Amino acid sequence: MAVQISPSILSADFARLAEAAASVERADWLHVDVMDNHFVPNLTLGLPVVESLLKASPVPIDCHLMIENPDRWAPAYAEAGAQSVTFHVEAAHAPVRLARELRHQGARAGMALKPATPIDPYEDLLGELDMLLVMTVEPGFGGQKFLDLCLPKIRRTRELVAKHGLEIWIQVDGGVSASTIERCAEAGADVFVAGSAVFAADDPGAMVDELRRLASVASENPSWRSER
Ligand SMILES: O=C(CO)[C@@H](O)[C@H](O)COP(=O)(O)O
Repeated sequence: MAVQISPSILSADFARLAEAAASVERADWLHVDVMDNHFVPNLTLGLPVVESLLKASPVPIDCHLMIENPDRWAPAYAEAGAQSVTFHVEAAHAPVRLARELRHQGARAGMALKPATPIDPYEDLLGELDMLLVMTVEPGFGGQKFLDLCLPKIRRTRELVAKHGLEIWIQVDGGVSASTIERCAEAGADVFVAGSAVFAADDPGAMVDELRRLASVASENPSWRSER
């Protein structure tokens, strides 16, 4: 599992998004949080800003859609060129059809789970996905405390992915920092979203490097078990 870092622009200065993207050019992705003030109690940005970021960002865009009715809205992000588009299973009406549509448009298809949503009921969907996002805070705001209670779900997700012999990435998002990333990596996560830890750092690029180093070392001591 190669470790990947995806800084969340939710914690960046929204008047300087292009500069924020440039400051993390050694990251693997730029994580863009789209919130509609319905699925979550916060409003951020939408397709026009993502289209501009796609031109400005030195790294591919990882769109996390915290919106109602992603079946209706998510494909447009893929069509615009977002390289990864993640919808919430709690909001999707037809997740299989939606994942197929995202892939058809050329994007990686991601599915997100809120902290209280289990993974097991969705085992049959795994083959339709490129990434599972395990939220480690309630979606809506940056700067929240990491929820350790989500670690067993990361482990379980990794076990299910291994059981089916799939190549799905497991992303974690929320409260990920230099003091929590190792726990996530040991549990089986391989894509790490970090907002405040990166953009509140004096040197965001150096923090990306440090998070990658910590996660890479920790991922060599997995706490999940293969069922195969
Ligand atoms: O999706 C979300 C919040 O809903 C995240 O992307 C956060 O924005 C991450 O911020 P930190 O917890 O790392 O500050």
